[in-house]
Amino acid sequence: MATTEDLQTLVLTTLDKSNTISDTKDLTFNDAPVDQLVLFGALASLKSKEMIDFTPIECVSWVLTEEGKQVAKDGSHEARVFEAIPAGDEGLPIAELQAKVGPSAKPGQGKAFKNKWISKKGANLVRLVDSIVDETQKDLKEIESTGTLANEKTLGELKKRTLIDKQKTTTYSVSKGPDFSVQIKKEATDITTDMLQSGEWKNATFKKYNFDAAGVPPQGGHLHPLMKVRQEFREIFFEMGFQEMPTNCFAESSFWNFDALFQPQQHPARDAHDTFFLKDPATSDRYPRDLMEKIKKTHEDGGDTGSIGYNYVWKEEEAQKLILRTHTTSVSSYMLHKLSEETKKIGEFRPAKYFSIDRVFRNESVDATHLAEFHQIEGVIADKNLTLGDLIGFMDIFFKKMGMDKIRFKPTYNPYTEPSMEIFSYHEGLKTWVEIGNSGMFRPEMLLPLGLPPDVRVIAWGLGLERPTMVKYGISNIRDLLGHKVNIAMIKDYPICRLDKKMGKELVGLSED
Ligand SMILES: N[C@@H](Cc1ccccc1)C(=O)O
Repeated sequence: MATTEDLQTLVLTTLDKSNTISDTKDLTFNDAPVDQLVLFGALASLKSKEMIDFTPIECVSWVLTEEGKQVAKDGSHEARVFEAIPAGDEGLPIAELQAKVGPSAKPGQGKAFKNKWISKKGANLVRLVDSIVDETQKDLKEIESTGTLANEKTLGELKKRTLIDKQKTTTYSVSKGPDFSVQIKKEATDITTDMLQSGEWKNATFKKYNFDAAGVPPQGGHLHPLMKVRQEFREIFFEMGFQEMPTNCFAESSFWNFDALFQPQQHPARDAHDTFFLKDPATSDRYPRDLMEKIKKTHEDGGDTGSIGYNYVWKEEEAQKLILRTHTTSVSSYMLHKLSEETKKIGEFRPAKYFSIDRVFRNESVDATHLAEFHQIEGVIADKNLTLGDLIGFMDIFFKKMGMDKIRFKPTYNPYTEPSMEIFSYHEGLKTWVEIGNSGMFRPEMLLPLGLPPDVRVIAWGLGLERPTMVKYGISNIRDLLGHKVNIAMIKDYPICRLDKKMGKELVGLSED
């Protein structure tokens, strides 16, 4: 096949000889017609250098269909039917026609009757004429070589019989341009340092600016899908009057992550199998001493909370251990302590609504739906006299905003909440209830040492960010979304997403845990 360069040379030498090319359909390269699509590229490039000018010629021609080609070769169905019937009065029993001419029997018979070539005699078909001329075959052969027929009506009929089809082609008429030459000159696109130094720029021919060309798309930053979905959730929280908690520090002391949450020091979650411990630095004591004393007492015997505690000896070394936070509830405990300090300072308790969406870490084995790090969405409401009914009612509203309208709760256990409830949503497709989050009312053993007034109740809940994101972007393996195996290009390619009504129904579709 001719390359663009071949065709450019062909066009230029042809123009050199004859000034114009009236229709490029007549151009040949190595005795074969040229591909008009490749030719267009060659012409456009020559035109941009003003070496030539060209205008398109739209042309409609006819081509044979597969069946049409068969007829052009072997004769029409009607001619084959005619040939199958022997001359003479006897003719051919109708029942035998199919066996003799195959699929041509049915269309051929009708046409041969219409042409008055044959007729019926009893159960037989007989010839009415001695010989026939197969016009259909002749017409098709002509169309095959010239692309058309003089008789429009016949063209219509052949098209109806699906023997031919229309084809649109574009060819070109070409003339010389103001800068015509048989040689294609090299055009520089930029002035380079070398050209300036050598003085070559003075004689160089520069490529013309093409003001119509689309520019190179500017490179910009791209938000990761998780960050786009996070923004959607942030907007839900903001419109409900929540304040965002500062969660930018991944390393946390066990104190805020576990102890302040009334999680006993021998709790299995504090094991290296579940938690990443930091080596250097390995400890931190950045927590108030008086608060630590109160928490220690509460763990040991309940302190002033009315609880009997866990009845063990609480050790500060455990609380000091630095870890990668296992949940964002560590930040909630810190924020509630700050809220109580604020309450003392202004002498008045002000209700608070906090949320955070950020990364947490768990030393788990990794599979298609689990990673050792993921994002938690967490909400906390502190107010006087809140009840479990408030938590349930609030959950209903919150999840409805995410498109989940059938919500149910199941009692569960968390060291820091009582009562605690797993949240389930009904999945229309799976016809079952699927777990979507965890929630509860923070225990007095957690809130009282933090210094909150005794009539303040705190309701809180948490859910993952990865699952809604995977649903939204149709990602089935979490490792395609987050971690070192992520294809960076996908971050660029994914569109902006919007949570929508349908989301909730799909959201609960991925298997949990
Ligand atoms: N911290 C819990 C979620 C939760 C938050 C607040 C209250 C109750 C539960 C978790 O990691 O799953």
